[in-house]
Amino acid sequence: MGRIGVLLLNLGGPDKIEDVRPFLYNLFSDPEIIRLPVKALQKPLAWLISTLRAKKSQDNYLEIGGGSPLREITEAQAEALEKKLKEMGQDVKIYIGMRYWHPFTEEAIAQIKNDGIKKVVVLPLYPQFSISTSGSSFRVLEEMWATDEVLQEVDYTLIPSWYERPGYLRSMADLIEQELDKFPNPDNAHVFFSAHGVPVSYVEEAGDPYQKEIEECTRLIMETLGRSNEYTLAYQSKVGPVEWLQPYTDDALKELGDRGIEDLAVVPISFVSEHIETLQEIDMEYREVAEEAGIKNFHRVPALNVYPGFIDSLADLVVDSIDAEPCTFESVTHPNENMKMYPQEKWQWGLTTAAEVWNGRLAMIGFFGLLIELLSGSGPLHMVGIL
Ligand SMILES: C=CC1=C(C)c2cc3[nH]c(cc4nc(cc5[nH]c(cc1n2)c(C)c5CCC(=O)O)C(CCC(=O)O)=C4C)c(C)c3C=C
Ligand SMILES: [Fe+2]
Ligand SMILES: [Fe+2]
Repeated sequence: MGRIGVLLLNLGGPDKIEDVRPFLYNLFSDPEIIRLPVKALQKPLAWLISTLRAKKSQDNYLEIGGGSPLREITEAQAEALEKKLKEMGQDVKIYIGMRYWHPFTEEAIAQIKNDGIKKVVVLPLYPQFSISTSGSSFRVLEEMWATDEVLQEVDYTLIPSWYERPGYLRSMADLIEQELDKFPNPDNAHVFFSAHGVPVSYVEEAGDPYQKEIEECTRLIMETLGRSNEYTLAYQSKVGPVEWLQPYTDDALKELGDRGIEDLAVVPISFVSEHIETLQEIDMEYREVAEEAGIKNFHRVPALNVYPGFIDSLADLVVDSIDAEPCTFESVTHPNENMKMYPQEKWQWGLTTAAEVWNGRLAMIGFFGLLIELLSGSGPLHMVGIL
């Protein structure tokens, strides 16, 4: 076997403030992020939402220094992982493939082909699987493998999720423990897991295992922690008009404040790096909500970043995957009848008429929405919560 490639998948984030709008456009162009029944509408709607959301999003990025730290942290993780795997006697090269910003997944794959890699371990940096995150990146890769003869010569294996790995759980428990021990009375502090939300329809209609994996993950972390602290799980970062997984983080914080909880250790759970939703949303917005609710000591547990125990656990995971039976696209993106990864699949029949009707309706809604929004500065998109 030749040299092995490890492809780290991540979301990507704008490096600088000018990148925010095109980054948002890429994000909203993804059918796994906005699930529309008709493909032709995806790009116009992505353009509309990214243009209208850019200002608010830019303001948030300005509060954390004008860009996302995600690229830098992911590169540091890649370097640490490569070093660890080399120490373990593995001849591997690590690649980074971001879904919505540089270095794009397409760039990583071009490099993998260039380097003549014969086997790739695909490792998403999301501990839990969601259609909207790892699923979306797997779909991009699946399309590349299906259409590229050179890639078809490259063996691959996917790691769908890894939230139950003991080394990951131990690392999370270590960081929580360190934060708890900063409270005068550590046993009294409440552990508050804040997961990134997804729309309820992903779980209930599309069969996304995300909620189940998040719940199981928090339970396992608490078990590993082995302390008697009470804990809560809530979901943050809701975007748009539809219902997302509940309880929402801000509501849960208010409820804990009402119950007289004063010491809170907040744990970001869906992501292993610091990013805008830890540094801005939790550290600034939710901190304010919590303090207004009467929570006096709001401590945020840091993201894993390059925590040594975490890097070691990723290295073990890669080695185990090299040895195991390969896991293919088919088994992850179409595991059973109930999971609907690609929203447009079920619309392929009779597409022309349906597409025409939807095109017409949504174009009208979009056009008038934009007009009202531009004229009044506050229109339907504000009302439904997208902006
Ligand atoms: C596991 C983590 C994540 C899930 C699940 C997820 C789903 C999801 N996200 C949006 C919309 C947006 N996400 C944005 C940024 C963003 N999202 C995640 C992670 C998950 N998203 C991260 C780590 C980041 C930040 C990257 C960075 O710059 O550091 C944004 C842009 C920021 C903003 O304007 O708020 C949007 C929009 C949806 C709709 C969704 C599920 C369907
Ligand atoms: Fe997101
Ligand atoms: Fe957000």
